[in-house]
Amino acid sequence: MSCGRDGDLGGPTEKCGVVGASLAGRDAARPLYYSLYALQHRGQESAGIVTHDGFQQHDHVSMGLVGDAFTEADIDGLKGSAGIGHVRYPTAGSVDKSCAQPFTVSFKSGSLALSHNGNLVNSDEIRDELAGKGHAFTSDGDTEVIAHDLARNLLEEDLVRAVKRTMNRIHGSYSLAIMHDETVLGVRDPEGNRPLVIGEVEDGYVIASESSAIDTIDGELVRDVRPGELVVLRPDGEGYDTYQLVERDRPAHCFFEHVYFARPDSVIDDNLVYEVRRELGRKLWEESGIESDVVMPVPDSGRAFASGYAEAAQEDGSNVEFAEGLMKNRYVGRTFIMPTQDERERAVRLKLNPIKSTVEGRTVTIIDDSIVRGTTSTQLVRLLKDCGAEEVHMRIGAPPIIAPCYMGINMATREELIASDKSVEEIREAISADSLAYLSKEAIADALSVSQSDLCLGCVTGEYPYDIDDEETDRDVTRPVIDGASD
Ligand SMILES: O=P(O)(O)OC[C@H]1O[C@H](OP(=O)(O)OP(=O)(O)O)[C@H](O)[C@@H]1O
Ligand SMILES: NC(=O)CC[C@H](N)C(=O)O
Ligand SMILES: [Mg+2]
Repeated sequence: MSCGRDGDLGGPTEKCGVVGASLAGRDAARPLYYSLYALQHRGQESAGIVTHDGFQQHDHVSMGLVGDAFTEADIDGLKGSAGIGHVRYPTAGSVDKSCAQPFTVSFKSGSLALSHNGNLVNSDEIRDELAGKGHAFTSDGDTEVIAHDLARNLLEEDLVRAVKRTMNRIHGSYSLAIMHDETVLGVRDPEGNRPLVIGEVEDGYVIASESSAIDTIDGELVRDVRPGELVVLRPDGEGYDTYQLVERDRPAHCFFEHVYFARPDSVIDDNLVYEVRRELGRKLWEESGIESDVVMPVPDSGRAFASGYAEAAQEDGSNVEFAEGLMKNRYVGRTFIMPTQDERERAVRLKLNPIKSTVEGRTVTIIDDSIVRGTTSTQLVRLLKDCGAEEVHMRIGAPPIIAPCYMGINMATREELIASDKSVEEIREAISADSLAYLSKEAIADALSVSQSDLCLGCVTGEYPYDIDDEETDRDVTRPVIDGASD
């Protein structure tokens, strides 16, 4: 099901970003465009906006980065005060325009546009069932399946009941921005696996994957959309209505949003990501701090961890210096596509360069958020030693990643994950570090002030909150009944 991407740089790559807006008396396209810009880190494959002017839909969906996907004329052509948008990193379906979003469907009861962040684990079953009823699909992804299912339900039900029916059929992670005619909706999956927030702007309301997208358009964060909740933005920006459509005993928030994916300036489920990362850095010092001359982050996402780690070390009386000793080439993105391991290694070299004077003749601790394939850490340890570091210690702000993600994060396959079959000591040896330590699951739950059972820790435990063929599930999961859908 997962399309994977042969040869990405190696790190856990991004997930999609969704936005929606319902405004009074001005076109929604420009604020949507700026909010997509703010969510660019979540997906770089394609970008799109669909608006509605009260009479008809307008859309522009293109491959590439937000800044390249739209011209001024494209934005001006997107008329209407309601709209939704999307930036994609593929996790299911082809890596081409056929899967670029928002998806649009025209049907008897009106028009529908849909943006999705997440990954369904039962889309094939629903696709087959709908295809048997005559639905013609134009893509091989999971998102179009949601759009068709909802369009079908809208033929028989009102909007809220139709959404509920679809939520009872689809299984997996999904944060959705939907537009039915000119009504914009936000939906978060019952486990709250992917983030979604509501924001208020001067003349209306917005929904977005992350609050930083709301900040960018001078809006105020109202709150997170609750797991299993539907939010309906009233046309013309006059507030919103909410419906708790599906209840679960406990959520399964993705901890990796906080560790790596989300922007540090975003607030997710009431936690400012920057503060969570700093706290994780402090806990890393408490759990496995080591004396060294200098501590430095692996940019970008290691930064907040390293500042927390160094602060906790200094409070404990350590003389460790905090330095930004690794410079990152800002023009090399997170998803630098490289077909071979050799090229991936060169890509890391292209991306990161040490400042020799900060490491020469010194003992160095480098802090990163995660090790996936081990490409970055292997390269960095070698580079730092080549620059004259006496010792290189590595500290990681997450537990070892031992299993794939099925919920919308395009990590590597199990075989590629360096921790899938190696102990921490074996990994230390493989990356040639003088010492290596990871953070515990307990520390992650503590920093987020939740219990471990409220998190999706599938990639670090191999036990998933969803029923995935050939994988263990860590809870009772009732799979949706596909035939004869019911409320
Ligand atoms: O073990 P690996 O397979 O090398 O993957 C791990 C690295 O990938 C990620 O960084 P990435 O370069 O994707 O993004 P960042 O610059 O935002 O940290 C992550 O932060 C690690 O640095
Ligand atoms: N990264 C995502 O959230 C991907 C959404 C959807 N599964 C797709 O591949 O288009
Ligand atoms: Mg990194």
